[in-house]
Amino acid sequence: MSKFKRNLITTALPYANGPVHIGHLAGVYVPADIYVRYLRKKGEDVAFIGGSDEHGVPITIKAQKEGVTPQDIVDRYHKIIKDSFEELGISFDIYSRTSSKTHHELSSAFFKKLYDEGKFIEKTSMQFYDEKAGQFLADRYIVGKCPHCGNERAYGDQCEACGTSLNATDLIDPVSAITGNKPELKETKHWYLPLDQYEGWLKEWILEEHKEWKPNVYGQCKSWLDNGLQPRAVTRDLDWGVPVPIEGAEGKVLYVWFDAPIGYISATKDLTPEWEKYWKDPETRMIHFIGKDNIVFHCIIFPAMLKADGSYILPDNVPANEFLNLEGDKISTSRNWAVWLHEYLVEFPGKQDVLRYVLTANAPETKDNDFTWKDFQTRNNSELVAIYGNFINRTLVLTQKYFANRVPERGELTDYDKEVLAEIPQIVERVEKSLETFHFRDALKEAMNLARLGNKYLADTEPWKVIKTDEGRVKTILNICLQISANLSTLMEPFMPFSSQKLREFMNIDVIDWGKMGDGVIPAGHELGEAGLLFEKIEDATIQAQIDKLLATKKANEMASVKAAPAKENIQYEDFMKMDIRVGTIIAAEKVAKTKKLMKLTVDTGIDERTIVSGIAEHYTPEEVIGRQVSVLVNLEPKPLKGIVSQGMILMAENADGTLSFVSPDKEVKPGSEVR
Ligand SMILES: Nc1ncnc2c1ncn2[C@@H]1O[C@H](COP(=O)(O)OP(=O)(O)OP(=O)(O)O)[C@@H](O)[C@H]1O
Ligand SMILES: [Zn+2]
Repeated sequence: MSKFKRNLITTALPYANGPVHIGHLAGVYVPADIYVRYLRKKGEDVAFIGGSDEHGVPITIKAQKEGVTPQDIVDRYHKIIKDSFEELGISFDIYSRTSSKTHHELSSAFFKKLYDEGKFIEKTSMQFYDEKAGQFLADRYIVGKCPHCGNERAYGDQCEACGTSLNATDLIDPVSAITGNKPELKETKHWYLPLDQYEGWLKEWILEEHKEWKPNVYGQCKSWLDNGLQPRAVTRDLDWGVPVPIEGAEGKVLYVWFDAPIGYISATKDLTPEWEKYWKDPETRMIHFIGKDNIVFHCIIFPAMLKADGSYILPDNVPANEFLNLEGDKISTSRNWAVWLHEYLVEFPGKQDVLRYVLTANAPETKDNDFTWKDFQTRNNSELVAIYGNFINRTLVLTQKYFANRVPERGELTDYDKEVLAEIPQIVERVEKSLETFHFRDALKEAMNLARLGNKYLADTEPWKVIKTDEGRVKTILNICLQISANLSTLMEPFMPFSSQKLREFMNIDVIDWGKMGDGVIPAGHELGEAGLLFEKIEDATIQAQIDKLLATKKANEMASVKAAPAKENIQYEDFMKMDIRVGTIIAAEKVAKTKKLMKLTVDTGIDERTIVSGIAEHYTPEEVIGRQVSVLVNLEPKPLKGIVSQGMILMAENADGTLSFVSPDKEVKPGSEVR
């Protein structure tokens, strides 16, 4: 870090077609915030940049579906995302948006400069056009079958099932996502960044000069570079985005992945008039925090754009994370399979740090990881509450009880005391080392070791017993515990800023400088504040409610994905008329003994009173059905079922989830009325 004067920390711009979920947080925003808070504590100059990515096809599609404008969509989600980040303590210096005036001007000028300098190639090609909609079908406007995995709903730019990036013309049987029509190919002109020309330079810069990048990032770059780079179109035929600022490009906008990373620059420009210092001075260290699907854009395409311009610095590191899954399934905005940050903040008020803790302790740093609510509960109850919270609580309560809430004077130190105190700077050092190499899980684990150390020290020294015989010794013990507690308030701050603030209030202390951590941070005689609980136990019922919510989503998704069974072959009217269907009234009902599904019904069919055995016992109780009018096939050949002869069949509608419901007349009719 030493050769740099300042830090420019960017986070992937969340796409403004939905709120932020725990995957985004674990992959990008929580680690970035930890890193930034740490740098600030070390006294570094930092600009922490965020903002919403507000262009691109998914936003226009969503707007069309809802019958609103794309601007309405991005306004809605920009606000939800910005507010929820703030409440979680993601401490951006600016949270901007790519629909801003600054961004339109800057990204437009960026393109124009490269265009004027001849850095693009111009190409006409055949692209899909929807005659009925009167527009070209860029990216997600076109869907079809993936040539790699057979997924029927692959998009024109990517198959989400197998992750392959595609060209629209690769799709099998493509259709327009707007009208469902079969599109035609039509000629259109676009500008391409000739990535192939940057290949040699990129190989040198990444594969030789940045061997220290995380293996997952380095590996993905290497595979892209080894496969050879192709010119990449940086414009699209769309009307939502930054217009292409040259003649003959009417109706075209910049490709969303061309303008989005420039959003980091325009956000910095909105933050400070000295933005060029952050972007153009080689003494700035730039770090991009992103998830794995953004690696190619931040390690290859954006650097090539910056290089083409020539006046910008390049990232020093891109510590991309792998993906977080939820209860065994890929998190998905469109399938609503997510824990949404804005909902969490309402459902778990005051528990921001619990989420920050769990997402860091379980971060997908080297491989995809799974978030489960059970793990969330366990980490809260047996780590935050039982270790950190418990240590703080015992220390503060005992000090209040024995020493009138004042830090007691220390006596002579035992070897054990000295060892424990000597551990503090060592733990701090290990935390620093992990943070500086983007190992946030290890850093948090190490920070928790300080709380573990305190807990163990208390358990070993047992001040609650010693107090009966040696008050002087207890003074020393609690003095040491209070030193550890005060250190924890600083060491934990990058990870869990809210509880650190709370702890400082409990102890009535100011922020302790990062560099001052160690023994002697809190003087004897200092009066503590009013103690409370740092963390609270989370009950089973709370967790079950969250699990139930996910189960409901799963069920809704299953229902939505079920297609109606295909139509049967045609029959003649006479075939239909052979069936004698009547309205009957159920007059008695009981479950058939030793079966789960069967119910024995007595039905008044208008013709007679008869017994019918029906497989409805899992869907209705006998009490519920008595008195109901139902449709009965009365001329079905009688058949014994579990020793009872069933004389006919009750018609049931079977829902996609397998539940059954009666087909009943919508007003009462006389039993025996014919159904046809
Ligand atoms: N499940 C996840 N785990 C880790 N990182 C993620 C996850 N989902 C998204 N990210 C990262 O969060 C950042 C912002 O994501 P973006 O808004 O582009 O959403 P996305 O990838 O389209 O997600 P979704 O499809 O769930 O909306 C990106 O860098 C992305 O890689
Ligand atoms: Zn596929």
